[in-house]
Amino acid sequence: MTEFGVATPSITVAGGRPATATGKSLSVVSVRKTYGDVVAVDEASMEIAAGEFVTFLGASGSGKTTTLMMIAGFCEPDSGTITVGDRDVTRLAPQKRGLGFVFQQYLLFPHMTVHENVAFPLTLRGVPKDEIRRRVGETLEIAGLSGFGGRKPRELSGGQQQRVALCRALVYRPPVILMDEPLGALDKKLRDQLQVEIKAIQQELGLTVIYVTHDQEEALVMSDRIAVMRDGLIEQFDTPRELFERPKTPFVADFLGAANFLPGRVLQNTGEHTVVRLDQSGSLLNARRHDLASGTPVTVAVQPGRIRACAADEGFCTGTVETATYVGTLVRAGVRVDGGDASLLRLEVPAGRGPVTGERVGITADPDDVNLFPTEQGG
Ligand SMILES: Nc1ncnc2c1ncn2[C@@H]1O[C@H](COP(=O)(O)OP(=O)(O)OP(=O)(O)O)[C@@H](O)[C@H]1O
Repeated sequence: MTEFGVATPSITVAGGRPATATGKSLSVVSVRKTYGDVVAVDEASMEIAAGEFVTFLGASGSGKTTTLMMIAGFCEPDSGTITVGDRDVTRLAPQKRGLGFVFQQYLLFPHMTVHENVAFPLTLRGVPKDEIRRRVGETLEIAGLSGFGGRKPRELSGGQQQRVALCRALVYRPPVILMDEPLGALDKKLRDQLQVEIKAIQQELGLTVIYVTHDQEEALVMSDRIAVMRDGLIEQFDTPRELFERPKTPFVADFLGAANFLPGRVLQNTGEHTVVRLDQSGSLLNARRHDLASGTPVTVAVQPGRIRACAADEGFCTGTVETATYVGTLVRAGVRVDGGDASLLRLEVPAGRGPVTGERVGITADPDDVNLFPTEQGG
């Protein structure tokens, strides 16, 4: 385990950002867990670099917590292996793995002070008193809690209590910190603030963090990479940008960006674009170049923030603005497309330039923002 103040090697995490790592790498290989007939996690595999912030994102019941609990050691996989650094921990008891945890419930000892709570893991490990005082002081300072050491948990706000829980996980510099919905009990403003703080601490210390959430925005803001989980499977494991701009399945496009979907068929590939004829309007749409043959039935996917209203005779289809809702900096509009089954397209446009209800508009998108999925994928 790396100790405070010890120089550590420089590494490059996914995304190319150099960091000084105190965290270790983690490898999950073909891990499976069933409960009777329910396959909670199905052959999950991932390689996580030292110093990387990885989030498990998915709807309720998709297998996020079960995967985290198998890494923690609280739940034994039916098969597969889990390695921390170069140590196989698959069958080790949780306390022998030495990992750090932060849960939604802060689980602080109410009768102990903040200092005693944070010191607890070091006390358990028999660290000398002076060393404990020094490390607890340093850790509280990192989390902006200097001066709070003498308080009891009940004398702190929810956000401060969660920071104490984070300090307790940080204080013995575990090779990996596991966080299960740690901000779930806090209001939005505090959650936003703590997201930034946790990310800053993680980067500064080069921690390896595995974070569970069902909040897409939280995952996009905090993560180097996100594993999108669905029915026990990892649907895609990628950077936030790749997931948002290059989703590999309609599920990921919808889960991360609430994408608009339109059915169509590939007409041809030009140098830069794949041209699609839309089923509904019969009009043509340019998508970025995909490796799909002419005639392939496809689902066209575009995020609401990546399509624009234009003059009614321009764009790849026309329609009537059915709703236009002002939401601060944005207007969310619903446009009922002409013809066929008259799909409703959702647009997000900067407030002040938004279309108004009843207006006839064309719809356009930059080809690079248009993703195509062969229809057999379930789109
Ligand atoms: N101890 C258990 N016994 C039986 N089934 C379980 C058990 N734990 C989890 N499951 C099932 O395994 C599946 C995955 O559950 P898991 O808790 O990992 O999902 P999750 O994505 O973390 O959901 P949530 O966001 O609601 O916590 C679900 O169908 C769940 O009902």
